[in-house]
Amino acid sequence: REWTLHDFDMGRPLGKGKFGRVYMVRTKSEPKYILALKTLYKSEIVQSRVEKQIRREIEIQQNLRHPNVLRLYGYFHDEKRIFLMLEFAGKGELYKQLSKYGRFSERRSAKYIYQMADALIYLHGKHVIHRDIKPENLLLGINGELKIGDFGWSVHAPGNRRKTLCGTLDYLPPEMVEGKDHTERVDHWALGVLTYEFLVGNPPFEDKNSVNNTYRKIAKVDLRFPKGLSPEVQDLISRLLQHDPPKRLALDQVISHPWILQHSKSWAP
Ligand SMILES: O=C(Cc1cc(-c2ccc3c(-c4nc5ccccc5[nH]4)n[nH]c3c2)n[nH]1)Nc1cccc(F)c1
Repeated sequence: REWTLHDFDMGRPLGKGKFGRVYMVRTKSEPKYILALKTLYKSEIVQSRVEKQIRREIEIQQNLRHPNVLRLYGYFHDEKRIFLMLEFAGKGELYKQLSKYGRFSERRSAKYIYQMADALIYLHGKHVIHRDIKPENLLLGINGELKIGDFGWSVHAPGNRRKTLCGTLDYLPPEMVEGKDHTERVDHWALGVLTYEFLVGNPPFEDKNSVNNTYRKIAKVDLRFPKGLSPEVQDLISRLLQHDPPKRLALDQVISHPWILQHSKSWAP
């Protein structure tokens, strides 16, 4: 079915993603669906020479079906723009909650990390490496469930594309900092960084004043825990933030880790 802009009533802007804006929209015809319509400007895509990446992102995301992965229902274009029909996430961007509260409780963090690990088991099962896991790429569904919202840097394993170091380095694993080949184990490392950031409020190797020092701390795995983190979660984070990719905890070990299990009893069924 060919969609056009005329099929939708336009709602409010939801945010400024890369290469364009995202609007809350509703289909005019029954059943009335609420969506997040992302507009990408063809001129900008051509200028930034990311056409192949966008095509890959559409290709990858269109074939994914998982409760913790944001759906791409379809897309269409006019002469100037490409429109992506993305799932509307009822509770918005996770990083806004993280900056509002400063940090999350162990119970809330454990639920998110369980959902993240479950989504990664699914993605890796389809040989998709995410490569850009960080709070800014995560959304929250209407029941507070986590949704991976961005596949801008996903590749089909094994990945060896140069990742131009735009954005934060905080989530880069040693092998990418050292420019080596990387596997889906980069996502295991990022899951460890994400767990730490949810609980502490900043990523483990962050150095606001020096990018080089962040690199050094990543390569050395210079990991320090503040007081107040349970021994169980320190164990999980340490097993994910292993310098050698094969030594990192497997994802099925993450979802059955004592720290996850002890908190999963208190999640809504
Ligand atoms: O660009 C993105 C990722 C992306 C997702 C979004 C996005 C942003 C916000 C929302 C929201 C949303 N819900 C809200 C509720 C309250 C407040 C704000 C909200 N934003 N739902 N779904 C979204 C989706 N922006 N950018 N995907 C993409 C790009 C190119 C090709 C492709 F296949 C996918």
